[in-house]
Amino acid sequence: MKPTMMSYINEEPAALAQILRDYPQTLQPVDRFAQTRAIKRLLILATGSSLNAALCARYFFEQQFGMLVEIKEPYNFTHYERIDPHTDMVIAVSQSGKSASTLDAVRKIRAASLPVFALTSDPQSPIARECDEVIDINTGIESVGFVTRGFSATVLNLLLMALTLARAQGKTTPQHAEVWLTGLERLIHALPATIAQTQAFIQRHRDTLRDGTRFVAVGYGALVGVAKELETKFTETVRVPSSGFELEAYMHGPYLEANREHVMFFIQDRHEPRSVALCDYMSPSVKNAFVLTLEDRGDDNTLALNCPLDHHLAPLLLIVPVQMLAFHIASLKGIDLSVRIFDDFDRVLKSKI
Ligand SMILES: O=P(O)(O)OC[C@H]1O[C@](O)(CO)[C@@H](O)[C@@H]1O
Repeated sequence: MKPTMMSYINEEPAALAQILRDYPQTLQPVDRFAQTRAIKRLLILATGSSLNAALCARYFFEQQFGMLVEIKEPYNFTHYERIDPHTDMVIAVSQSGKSASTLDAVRKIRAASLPVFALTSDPQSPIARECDEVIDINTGIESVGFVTRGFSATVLNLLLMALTLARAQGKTTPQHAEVWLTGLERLIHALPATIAQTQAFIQRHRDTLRDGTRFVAVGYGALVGVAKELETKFTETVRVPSSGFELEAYMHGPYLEANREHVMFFIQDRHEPRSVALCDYMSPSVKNAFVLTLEDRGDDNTLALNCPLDHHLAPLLLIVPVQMLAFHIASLKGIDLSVRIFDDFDRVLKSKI
């Protein structure tokens, strides 16, 4: 049988466990690089899901280890922006290794003689071949274009890159690094239960989800990456207007479009008063306001995963309901994701090589 998004979601526990086991080898080039120079400023070039993955990992570099991270859309970077000469390291993230805009941005970086790493599922891809170093995401290529396993694997690799850079530069102790690794192991063990809980949640709310005509996700901090990935994934699969917002940004205009058709998702790792207040305020005005949280309880509209984690690790668990919702709502709406649409898009627009 052909794999589906759900096949890849089910593979996430094994895939992430393998990345965690292998990272001292796979990230050796990062370790070596950081032994030779100080890494204070990083630039991540990525688009679509790969950019959303970078949003999930960015604050781990910044808050935990004091490394500043800029994330840029490659097209604008290539055509309109200047390179910050203080950039110490560039990471081009592309799961396929074939996004044309990311490749052009890599060429601009190389022309400026800055070191650039590729983070990709395909070490033989065009982007990999043009970078100074290649980090294999270490999950293989997904045959379903609406990536799920690859998204989570990218986030985990970026978190482990931060840890590797920090360790190489004495910004963390081996004991402290061990605490993070233990947290990651715990998270990976929680994935099968998260999949089962999400399945039950979707079953419980299937009518509301099936009938939704507008989906809005709201996150904060690293969870903005999860909200943005909901936007990307729902747009690709559910194919009705879907958006992901940063919590405070939602309060500056976007709330004004809310109506009884809207299905909202509040993504929370803990009791975040601002997010709770917004959810309480919006609930009476929309079709449904759901909460996806790591906490252990909530009302019928809450998917409580009961797995407390540090904020920086939370996206890896909270992305699972988002990925499953995208797959199941598409199927509830009768969309056959195995049927390709806009089949000639990449050929005509040359967005992928
Ligand atoms: O990570 P990549 O392979 O550069 O892809 C970026 C984006 O392009 C797409 O493959 C669409 O072309 C998206 O699904 C994906 O998020």
